[in-house]
Amino acid sequence: MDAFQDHYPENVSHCYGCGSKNKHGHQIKTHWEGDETVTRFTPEPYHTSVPGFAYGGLIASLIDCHSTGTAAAAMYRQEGRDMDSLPAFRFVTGSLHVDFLKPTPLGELTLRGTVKEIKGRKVVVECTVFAGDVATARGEVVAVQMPESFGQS
Ligand SMILES: CCCCCCCCCC(=O)SCCNC(=O)CCNC(=O)[C@H](O)C(C)(C)COP(=O)(O)OP(=O)(O)OC[C@H]1O[C@@H](n2cnc3c(N)ncnc32)[C@H](O)[C@@H]1OP(=O)(O)O
Repeated sequence: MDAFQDHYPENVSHCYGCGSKNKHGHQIKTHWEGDETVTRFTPEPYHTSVPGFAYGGLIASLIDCHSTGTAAAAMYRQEGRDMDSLPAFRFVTGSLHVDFLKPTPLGELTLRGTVKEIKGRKVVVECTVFAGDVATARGEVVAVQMPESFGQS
């Protein structure tokens, strides 16, 4: 299935969380299921915190990139445009809040995102991490359209 991240151009495909060109990264793949966005990801044994459970920083980075991808997809969807069309919507993280609700076991995880708000250059995304039917973490991300000046001081 076509993922949001498959539409990122090469020059922004090096992100540790979602870049398809980053061989050391998570390379997450996110798609729509109705009005929700979904990412499935199975942590590796080296993503351990307490034996048998996933490291919180991993969970946070999955929520982060799931949500920035969701923000971009939501803006294209709002405008009725294909993700390859121009002008491009590229989002970075303004803020990332994560609540760890329960220990997250090492095993397949499903992230489900919903768009809470679209306002100007900002998209607020809520994302829940599930291990099976159990919600183990919940995040809220404020994603902001990347300014042209990004990376310049
Ligand atoms: C395909 C391309 C993407 C591929 C990469 C994916 C990225 C993966 C996720 C990441 O890890 S990104 C890396 C971590 N993030 C950064 O390095 C971002 C560093 N910060 C910035 O560059 C700027 O601070 C930022 C672009 C986030 C905001 O600066 P702006 O000058 O563009 O924001 P502006 O002041 O115009 O505010 C626009 C809206 O965003 C809101 N906003 C900005 N920063 C915020 C913040 N930190 N927290 C909450 N809201 C924030 C702000 O309140 C406002 O909302 P309202 O319109 O409702 O007033």
